[in-house]
Amino acid sequence: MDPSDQKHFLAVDYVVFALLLAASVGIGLYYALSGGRQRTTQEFLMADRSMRCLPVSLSLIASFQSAVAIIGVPAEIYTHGTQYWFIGCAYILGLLIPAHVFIPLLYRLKLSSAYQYLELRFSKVVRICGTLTFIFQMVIYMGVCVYTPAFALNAATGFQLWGTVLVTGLVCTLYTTLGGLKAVIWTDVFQTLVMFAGQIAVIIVGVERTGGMSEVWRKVKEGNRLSGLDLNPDPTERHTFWTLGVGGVFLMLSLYGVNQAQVQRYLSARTEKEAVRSCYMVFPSLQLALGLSCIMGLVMFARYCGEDFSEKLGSSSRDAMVIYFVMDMLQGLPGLPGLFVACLFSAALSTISSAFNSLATVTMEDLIKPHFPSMSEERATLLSKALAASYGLLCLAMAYLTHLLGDSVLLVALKIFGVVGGPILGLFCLGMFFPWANSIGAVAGLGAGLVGAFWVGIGSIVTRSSGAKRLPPRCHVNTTAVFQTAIGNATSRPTGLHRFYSLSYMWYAGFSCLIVILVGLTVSFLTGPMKEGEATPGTVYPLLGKLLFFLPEHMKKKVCCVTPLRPAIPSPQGPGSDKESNGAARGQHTPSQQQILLPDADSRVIEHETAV
Ligand SMILES: O=C(O)CCCC[C@@H]1SC[C@@H]2NC(=O)N[C@@H]21
Ligand code: NA
Repeated sequence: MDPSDQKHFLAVDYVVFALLLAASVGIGLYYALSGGRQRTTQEFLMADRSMRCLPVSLSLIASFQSAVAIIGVPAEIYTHGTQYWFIGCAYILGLLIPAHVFIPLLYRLKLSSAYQYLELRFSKVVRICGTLTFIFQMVIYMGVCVYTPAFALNAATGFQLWGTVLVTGLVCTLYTTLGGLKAVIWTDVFQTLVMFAGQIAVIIVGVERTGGMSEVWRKVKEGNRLSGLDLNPDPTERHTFWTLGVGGVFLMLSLYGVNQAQVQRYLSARTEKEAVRSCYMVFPSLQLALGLSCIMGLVMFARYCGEDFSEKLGSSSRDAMVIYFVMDMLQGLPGLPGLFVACLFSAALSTISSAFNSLATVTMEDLIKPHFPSMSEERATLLSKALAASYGLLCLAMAYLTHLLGDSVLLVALKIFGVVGGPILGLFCLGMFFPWANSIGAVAGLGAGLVGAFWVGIGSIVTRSSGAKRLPPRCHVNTTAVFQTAIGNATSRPTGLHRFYSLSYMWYAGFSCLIVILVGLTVSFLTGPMKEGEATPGTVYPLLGKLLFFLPEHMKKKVCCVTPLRPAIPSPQGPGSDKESNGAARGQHTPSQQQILLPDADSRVIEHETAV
């Protein structure tokens, strides 16, 4: 972009941005020097399972609301209209199912890593496969999250790119390594508030500078950016109510149901009720976050009337235009550009820190501890910190890889969740809802799901058939332009493999999840399915039993396996409760060799040794 057009920061803007980084490091330091001073993995990785629902819910939002959404969603609305807003419909089931299916089941197993479930339900091999797939997903996603704010700022303001990436990565590594999950959750709370503040400030100033609400509304209507309910059932249509509202549910479940970063937050809650409540509390905040970024896109459209930015901002104009718009709006309001940059980096830091911490947790719990059961607490904690730091450095490398991907960052992030998160969701669903599934079926299913997802994902990139229909840019749209666009799309209907490659990326999660379940069940039946109730009790969700709730008990017993979920864990007696007595109440032995006491069908108690 030519320097004359570049917007510049005042000293006060840098001060606001520096304050954000300092506050985050301060919170990290506070938790490094208070409480148990992060001396045990229970504290460092699980926040002593002492968290209340408010911080957990804000941290749940922060984990998967990064600069990608802050920049990507307004650009999406600006270019394609408000169809994307229908993803909000996916938040209903996308949070109800985790609250009533995944959380109760996983919380009562008292795990540290979500993938311990896979060993309890299937085998160690399945657990390792799940863990490695998760690590792969989060490392790439982290790279996108570190790169996005730095790149967008560089394109719009000349802010030096790699210096920012380095500072972001190092600050984040520092407070995550110092303060553990407690610091990550509380910095997430602070950063989520900054994120909302920054977006609200831009919207208020933007509306005011574009001539007020009515003017914005008029221009948006004339530019036909308000998309109606598009009920087109064609799965290759990029954004319709079905791809967003239904396909989006699978995307949400892969994140809020089985992703370690979110599961770890549920498990860090004081009680199961707090965990469920935190999941419910995510809904309004997530809708607010979605609404703010969509409205920002509409205000941006009203301001520039869909002008094409490519000549101004170069090739990847979509992602940089939001920063350009923000700098254009906030020019001359000292401190506000700094607030928005702080908002951008808050969104990035809160996601990256959650990713570091969850990666360190699963690496520790799933890949290291099982091989070194006698490792001392302090060594394990030290190793966890070293892991958090090394993942920090790895993500800087991944940031560079993102540089090469070239697609809109929102698309890249959503594709990662679909292509990699979808199969993991399928693996958990196979284990939870299908008692007959066995380990061989699980591994085969996961493999098939990943192959299928990568095939369609890479195929769509190679053949560039993401089917993105750009709306005509002008404010006052003349009908011929719309007509020509319609004609253009009708004639270029893809066929055969090309039709497969043009499957909407919003269906990737659902599509790959289905493959895992179908292949997993088929292979399980071919290799000797597991019997009813043979699986470790408490690891199968009595789906049929819940769906046939209207049948009397004796009928249900005949129809389906009724291994009940484990009884809810009694909530601790008051804040000062002594863990030992509590543990004894639950029949637990020493915390290191935690027994998972699972009631089985005839109420015999099976002691299930796990080195937690
Ligand atoms: O913001 C990101 O880092 C990723 C893009 C959004 C991810 C999904 S979309 C549905 C859900 N709502 C969110 O705010 N994040 C997740
Ligand atoms: Na975030």
